[in-house]
Amino acid sequence: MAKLNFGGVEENVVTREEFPLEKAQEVLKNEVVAVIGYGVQGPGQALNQKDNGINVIVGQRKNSKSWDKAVADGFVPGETLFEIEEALEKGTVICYLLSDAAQIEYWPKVKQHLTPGKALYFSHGFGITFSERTGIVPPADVDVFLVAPKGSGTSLRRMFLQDRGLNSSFAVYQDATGKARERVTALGIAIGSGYLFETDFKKEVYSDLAGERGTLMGAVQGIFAAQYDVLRKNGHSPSEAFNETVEELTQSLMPLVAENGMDWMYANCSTTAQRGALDWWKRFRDATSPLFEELYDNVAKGNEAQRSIDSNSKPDYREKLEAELTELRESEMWKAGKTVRSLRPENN
Ligand SMILES: NC(=O)c1ccc[n+]([C@@H]2O[C@H](COP(=O)([O-])OP(=O)(O)OC[C@H]3O[C@@H](n4cnc5c(N)ncnc54)[C@H](O)[C@@H]3O)[C@@H](O)[C@H]2O)c1
Ligand SMILES: CC(C)(O)[C@@H](O)C(=O)O
Ligand SMILES: [Mg+2]
Ligand SMILES: [Mg+2]
Repeated sequence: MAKLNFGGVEENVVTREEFPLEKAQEVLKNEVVAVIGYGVQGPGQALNQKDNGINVIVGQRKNSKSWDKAVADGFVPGETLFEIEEALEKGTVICYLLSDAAQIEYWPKVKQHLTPGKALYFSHGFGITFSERTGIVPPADVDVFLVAPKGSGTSLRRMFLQDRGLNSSFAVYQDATGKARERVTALGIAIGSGYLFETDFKKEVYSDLAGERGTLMGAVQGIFAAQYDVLRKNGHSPSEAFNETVEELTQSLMPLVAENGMDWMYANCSTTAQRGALDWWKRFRDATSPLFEELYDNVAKGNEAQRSIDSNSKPDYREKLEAELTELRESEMWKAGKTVRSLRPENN
């Protein structure tokens, strides 16, 4: 494992150079990897493993959209696609990729099939860290670990097809066979991770829940909405407000940040913009810090996990979710965005 320096702090990282795909294939050659659930991560991880020559099967409820999607993606009923229980029975590695709430409901069935020596794989530290709320407590004679891609399953698949790799966190919670580390590393490489960063279950879930509620998803929509509204109230047109709030960020400036960092993006803007951004960023930091503190505290107390369990376990959670997503989609800002996107030359 390589020790790399991150801004002055040394951390353990598994690189593809030290753990190439051939090694992953060798480690997994006698395993049946059962991907349980075919939602967002399921397809990305199952297809990448299949293309990487791993013996992978999918477990999914029959008569569901996800079953049909698995068939359309090339999984064959009775050969590589099974009802959940059958896949649990056949798998030696159980990749538990149902939604975090559904994992609670299916846990008794999963547990029943966790015979000694099998491995239980998660892509989130949720079920184990909040075990008092989820009831997920694995038997002592199975390996338990996680590989958590730091991005959407859609990106995991897309980047794999572009010969790129999404970074993932990995952690071992329980090493019953003495081979947990080797198994989890092989799986991390097989699902198409770029680099594997070591963490533990609790740190993974705390940072992940904070990040997605914060800058990655919640906060970003919040500041977009706030700026857009102020521009609109001051007489700017929807297209002007959208371009100056979202389109320029995603199309022009964030790709520069991704390539070379914030200072480089700043350096490629006018001195006028630089002056203003350098003056204002700390005020935005100071204004939002208390909210981030509150968010982290809520995560650490288990409140965010409980809220997610409560709302996503309801039978009508999909309809409720769809109604909230529709509200976003139908907002003036995102309707303006739809028109702006249609004007991108590559979309014509
Ligand atoms: N979505 C992502 O890109 C992403 C990224 C990193 C980690 N994760 C983690 O990966 C795991 C899977 O997440 P996901 O977003 O792919 O899940 P998802 O919400 O897409 O659901 C996955 C599957 O669960 C099935 N499911 C939902 N409710 C069910 C129920 N009551 N009974 C049976 N099946 C049910 C769905 O049909 C679907 O096939 C979670 O632990 C999540 O936190 C997800
Ligand atoms: C893709 C995300 C936000 O990183 C993941 O954490 C999720 O829960 O979907
Ligand atoms: Mg998450
Ligand atoms: Mg995440």
